[in-house]
Amino acid sequence: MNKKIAVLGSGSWGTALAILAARNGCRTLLWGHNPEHIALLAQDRQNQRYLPGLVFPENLSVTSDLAEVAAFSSLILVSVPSHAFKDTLLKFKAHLTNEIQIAWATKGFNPDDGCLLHEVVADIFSAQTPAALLSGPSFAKEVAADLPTAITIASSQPDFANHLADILHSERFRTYTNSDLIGVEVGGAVKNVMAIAAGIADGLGFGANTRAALITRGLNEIIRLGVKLGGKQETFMGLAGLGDLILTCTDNQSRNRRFGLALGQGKNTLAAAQEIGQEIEGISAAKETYLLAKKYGVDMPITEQTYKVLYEGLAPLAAVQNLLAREQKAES
Ligand SMILES: NC(=O)C1=CN([C@@H]2O[C@H](COP(=O)(O)OP(=O)(O)OC[C@H]3O[C@@H](n4cnc5c(N)ncnc54)[C@H](OP(=O)(O)O)[C@@H]3O)[C@@H](O)[C@H]2O)C=CC1
Ligand SMILES: O=C(CO)COP(=O)(O)O
Repeated sequence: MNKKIAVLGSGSWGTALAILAARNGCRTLLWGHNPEHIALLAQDRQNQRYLPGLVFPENLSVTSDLAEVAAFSSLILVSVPSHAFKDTLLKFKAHLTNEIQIAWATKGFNPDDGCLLHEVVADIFSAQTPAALLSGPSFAKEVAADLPTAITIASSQPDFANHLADILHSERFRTYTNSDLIGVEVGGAVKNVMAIAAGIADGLGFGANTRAALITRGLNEIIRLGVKLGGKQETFMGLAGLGDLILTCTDNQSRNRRFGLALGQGKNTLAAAQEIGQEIEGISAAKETYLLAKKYGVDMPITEQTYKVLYEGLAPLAAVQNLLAREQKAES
């Protein structure tokens, strides 16, 4: 395979995806914004901070220079956190001289305006730029450890989705294509809010019944918002919807779930976030989802109570009680 890909973002997910592409035989360049950290990666041939113990394949190199990225490949895969997504693309664009194909694995909304990330890409580049999103149940550590994983590649351009699948797909990393960008983006962003809520319930000592109820009612909320924004209902029953929701609401590898657990056990938001020490996308997604739900008149009670815990100082136990005190209604 004589293919090249540049991965932007040298945290746990970007590093795991770069290792995956390189293992599949693709020449891979991993970019990170911090030159000191990138110098350590180059020296150690592994990412001690985010994925310790996983030695980089020989065809994986690293850089902190976006000009080098632009010269290296016309295909980039962005996996910086959502708060850095727009800024990173704007900085990258300044170095571009040729056509570009953009994929991203970031899960979240653009923080300034709650836009979906494909809208950010279309604004910065053009609506014709090949664009695809990677999402689904995929903890970085497990992907890097080559444990079987299945994810969705969403794009309105089937040729580009297939090209990306060709680079990333392997027996241990199955890729499924999907044309519903909106549904896949909403599923990946809002499941993080539900994972915080599930963590809170478990941290408070509620049981498996509560967790299952939260996942099911949470899925309902995600579908209501996603369909309103233009996503397809069936997408939410797939890997990037239900699949990722189950993963992050039930397994303690999820940073969002662990953050919720710490809140439920009595830590404040700052202490809980410090304890995790990595990106917790659900914190900003709770705010953006809450505002979108208000804007579009979508009923999202779990999101609303999670937002109130994170931004209005509502006690976690009171949030659960508020959910339980809602009036009886038909299941929908
Ligand atoms: N980890 C996972 O299992 C998965 C993560 N994702 C998604 O991938 C995205 C990235 O998460 P993940 O890699 O896990 O996060 P991590 O916390 O592991 O790493 C975050 C990375 O982003 C870097 N960063 C922070 N601020 C900026 C900035 N302003 N510009 C550029 N880079 C910056 C950090 O650098 P520094 O070290 O200098 O702070 C670090 O390299 C998120 O949207 C997440 O939801 C999706 C699927 C799986
Ligand atoms: O999105 C993820 C796995 O699919 C990672 O979830 P966390 O960000 O909660 O760790």
